[in-house]
Amino acid sequence: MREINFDGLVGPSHNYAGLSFGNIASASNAGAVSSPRAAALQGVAKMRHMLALGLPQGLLLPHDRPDATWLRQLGFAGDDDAVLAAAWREDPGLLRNVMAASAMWTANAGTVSPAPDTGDGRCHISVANLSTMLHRSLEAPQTARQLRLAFGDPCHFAVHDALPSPLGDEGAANFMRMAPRHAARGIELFVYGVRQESGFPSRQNRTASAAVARRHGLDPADTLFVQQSAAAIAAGAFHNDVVAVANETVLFTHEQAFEDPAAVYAFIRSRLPEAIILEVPAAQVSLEAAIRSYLFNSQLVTLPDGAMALIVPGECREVPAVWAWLQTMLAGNGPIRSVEALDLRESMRNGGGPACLRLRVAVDDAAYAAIDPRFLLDPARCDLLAGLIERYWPERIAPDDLGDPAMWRQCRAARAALLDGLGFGPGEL
Ligand SMILES: NCCC[C@H](NC(=O)CCC(=O)O)C(=O)O
Repeated sequence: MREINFDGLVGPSHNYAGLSFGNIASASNAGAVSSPRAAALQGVAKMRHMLALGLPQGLLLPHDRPDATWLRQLGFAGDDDAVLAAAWREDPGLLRNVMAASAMWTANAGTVSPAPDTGDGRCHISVANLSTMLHRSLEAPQTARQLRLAFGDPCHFAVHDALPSPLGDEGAANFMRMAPRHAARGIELFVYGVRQESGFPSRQNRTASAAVARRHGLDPADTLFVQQSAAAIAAGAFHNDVVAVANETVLFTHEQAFEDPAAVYAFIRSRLPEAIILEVPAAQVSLEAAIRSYLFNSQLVTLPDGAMALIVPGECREVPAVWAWLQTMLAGNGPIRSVEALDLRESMRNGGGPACLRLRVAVDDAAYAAIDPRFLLDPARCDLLAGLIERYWPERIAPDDLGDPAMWRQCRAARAALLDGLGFGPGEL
């Protein structure tokens, strides 16, 4: 078994529109000028880095932006440019929503239960409806098409449609799997939020989490539904993966991630006695520092030699308490033997760190061979990607550019060139 990280490529329309209430980075960078080309190249550099660490790497593709088709449901008529121009004139916020490149954060594409855990022994993927935020709610149909193309072999994969929209589901960002190793049967933790009277929205609905577990045929004895702490949501942890991450036997979490941590740890230890729970005390790293640095929105991976590495955003260097804690952790004799800091500043300024940018899919060799290879990367394909980005991605997008027909055309042309360059025929995605 190997765990593949499917990173979402930053799309040509990447911009800072301040669309995610409750996501502090999104709000604080609203209206800034974005650098789509640099952002996408930062993402390719991350994928190259993971390949260089000996880890398999996959890719999910930017969605069709601007999404004029979605606007037509709102009564806008005419050809794409007419629809978009009318929306920009009548309600520019709508255009900002249909220009969002938020599909890059593929931790929200869906929830993946690897084959050892599921009732029928196949890898089950439930597409997330992302219904809480309008701009994200656009994503499910195109995400479903991509996942059904990539994981189309019904002998190894089952891809489930998104749940009905009132049941908010944000996918793998609110999910953690622990097991002796990827290939062994594991336990699956689904983290949900309870609506807060005041303050930020809780984006994961418990009923949705339970529905995903039911559809995947998980054993209830190996499944736990965990309430995210109100304090974490209030501090701006709009997904669990901002305050916790798990890999095989290790849970790396902030002390205040869960409403009832003792119950979570007791469940984990009862089902996985060899579990190692690395809890970071608030006294050493406050929730605010954790969210400013995205310490826990890291990739916690098992390298080919069996040691674990923590892939953190460069921002962790800029928060002294966080960087100090990481040095202390490395000096100890824990399971995490190395920390790698990557520059993902463009994505981070919209609240997406290393973990947001990837969907984890653990597969055995037969299932791996069944994946559509166009969604898998090697260094040569990274070179191809980088060449297309440098040639077609906009250098910068300022707020007013979102209403510019030339920008709409450039975004469409860039995505068309990408799909063609990667071997996708017209209409496949
Ligand atoms: N897993 C990380 C997701 C970050 C994402 N940010 C955004 O959509 C910001 C988009 C903007 O504000 O332009 C979100 O909040 O869902």
